[in-house]
Amino acid sequence: MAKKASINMEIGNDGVAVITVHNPPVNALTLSALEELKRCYQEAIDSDTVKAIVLSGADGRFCGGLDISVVENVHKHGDISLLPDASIGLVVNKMENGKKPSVAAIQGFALGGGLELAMGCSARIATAKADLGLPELKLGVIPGCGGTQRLPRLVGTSKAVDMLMSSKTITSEEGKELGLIDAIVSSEELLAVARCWALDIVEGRQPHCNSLEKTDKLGPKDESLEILKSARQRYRAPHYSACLDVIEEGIISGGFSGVLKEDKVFKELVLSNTAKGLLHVFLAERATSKVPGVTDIGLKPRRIEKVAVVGGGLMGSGIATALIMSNMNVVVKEINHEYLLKAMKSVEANLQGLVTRGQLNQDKMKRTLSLLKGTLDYEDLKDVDMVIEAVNEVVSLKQSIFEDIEKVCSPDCIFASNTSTISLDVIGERTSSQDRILGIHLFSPAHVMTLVEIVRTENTSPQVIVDVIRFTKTMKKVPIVVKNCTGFAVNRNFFPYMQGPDLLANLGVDIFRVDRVITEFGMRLGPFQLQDLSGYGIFLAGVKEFVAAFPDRAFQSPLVQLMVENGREGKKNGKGYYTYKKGSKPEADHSVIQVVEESMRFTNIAPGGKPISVTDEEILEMIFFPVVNEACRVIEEGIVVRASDIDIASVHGFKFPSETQWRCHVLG
Ligand SMILES: C[C@@H](O)CC(=O)SCCNC(=O)CCNC(=O)[C@H](O)C(C)(C)COP(=O)(O)OP(=O)(O)OC[C@H]1O[C@@H](n2cnc3c(N)ncnc32)[C@H](O)[C@@H]1OP(=O)(O)O
Repeated sequence: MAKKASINMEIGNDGVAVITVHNPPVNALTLSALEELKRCYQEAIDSDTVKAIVLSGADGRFCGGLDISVVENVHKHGDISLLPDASIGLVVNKMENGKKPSVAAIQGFALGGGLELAMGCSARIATAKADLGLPELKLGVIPGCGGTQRLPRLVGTSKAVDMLMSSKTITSEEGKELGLIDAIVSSEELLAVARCWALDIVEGRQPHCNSLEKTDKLGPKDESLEILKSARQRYRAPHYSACLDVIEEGIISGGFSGVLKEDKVFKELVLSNTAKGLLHVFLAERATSKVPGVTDIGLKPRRIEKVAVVGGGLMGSGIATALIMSNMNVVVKEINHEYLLKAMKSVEANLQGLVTRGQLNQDKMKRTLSLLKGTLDYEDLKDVDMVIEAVNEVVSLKQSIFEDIEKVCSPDCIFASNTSTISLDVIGERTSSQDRILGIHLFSPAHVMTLVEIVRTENTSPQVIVDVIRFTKTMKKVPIVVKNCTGFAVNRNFFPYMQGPDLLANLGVDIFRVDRVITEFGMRLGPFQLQDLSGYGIFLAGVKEFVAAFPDRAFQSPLVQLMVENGREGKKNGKGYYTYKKGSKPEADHSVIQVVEESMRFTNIAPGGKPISVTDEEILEMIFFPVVNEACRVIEEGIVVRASDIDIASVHGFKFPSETQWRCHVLG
């Protein structure tokens, strides 16, 4: 039975009322919790013994924001009157304009409505490394408790817009520098310091900050409006524009006017399809690590702290990069010094890329690289907790590697393969370790892509699966547990997605129109440009594998092979369906029509050899309906635990637009 949210208030001898939000695991704000908060604040304000208030969260966390179940309920009933009146009724009327000051005591995280409550307080005391942020745009809405108004007034318009648009959190240390946090203390001191601070406000020793009325951080109005104008160029999705409009209202007409507009826009957005799609993805992402009969039988995950990666090529070095970035000790095993040196340099280059993009600093890069070792000797793998094999897709090579590691590694060591095509049963058949063998299929670049397919066999033990689920979350990846099959979940679903465009091209439909329709639908790249970028070799390998496994529903055309024979290799040699020149955007190369027409003559499926006439909607259906059909087969065969796992596979595996998930989820 889920624990009920509770709000507890204790009035100390010092006259400070400490109000604590308790709703494990993240102290999310339910409707009842918000009503109880309002009641407690009113009781504290009316009490003759209370001088000031401290707002805190239980169990080392402040608050993860509005409880997602509140939004789910609004979606279910289509009724925005089910949303709380927290922004005006609680934050403005009781916290900010109540007769007694309140101080937020923040630890762990203060997110969304949680941070908004904290900004409604007169001051904020935090422990080190607490996460602070307003991630509502990631859920298809905007902050609904004054965040769009108070954050700019506490940290400045530019930083506030950056935090809101990116949904990224900052630490309490950065918050202190920006003026969002007033003091950083140890967790032991937190409540005591917050109480003293609240009393100091009463006694006039600390300022009574009403952030809604602060203007010093906003800067000149025209500068703020210029910041918003520039943000509008970058962030065009409707809910992003709406958020910028609300911030602008406050800059032009004042904070309270902004709060009123924010309340109206928040309630309009909550029922949008985008909000429904993104909420579905949020919940589906967290469901993937729940595997009936595996994660619900009381098994405790064992720690995986030292990992060997056998094979330091593109995938192996990417995996090694992802692992050391997760503070794990890694040893890369190669077959000779040349390959090993190349692998180590690839890892360094991956990290340098993150430094160049401002995602890592040099000191952190140095510390991270210190976790990486290289070896040519299996003996150096004897104390690792897991081995991830990432060599070429050659069965005999993988089988001999598994034989070798079984001889050297500890009996509890987990044996994983990054294979995307070969059965794990086959890979491990020359060992007696089937219970600790599974697939860990990461997507390239492994240190960037978020999805991991955990491929279990009939023999993989639940303990090993529980261990690896925890391991992938340590890497801040999203795991989906799948069963062995050709292409597992992502590639098996992705392949029909590549079949449709090939079929349409051989039916004479303009390939650049196909790319336009698909990008307008929301995919980042059209399928033909995607082939150019990922390389025709990967596509041809996928075709071979899929045709072998599912001949009854595989369309084969010579188009890609003809592209290669015509000296076109995509971005690799600057000439594919598009031409690629350094520093310029890809340009459609209409001369490629000759190659397409040669393929059309060979397949001879266009009626009378003439291009067919299709609408844009029909192009979408011819490409996505086979994907939905394949997804239904994957579910029917039990390859995935639940339908929404495939939603996550498509969002994180081949960048299907999250906001349309709801439409597919409901219509799919
Ligand atoms: C008033 C307006 O401004 C609107 C809002 O406030 S909208 C909500 C804004 N808040 C968020 O978007 C925070 C979303 N949550 C997170 O970012 C993370 O969960 C976390 C950083 C708070 C904690 O991360 P982590 O420790 O990795 O834990 P999980 O993400 O796995 O979550 C653990 C379980 O908690 C559930 N959960 C998380 N957030 C919420 C929430 N806001 N409401 C209800 N439940 C939440 C999550 O679903 C997990 O549940 P499970 O059953 O254990 O899977």
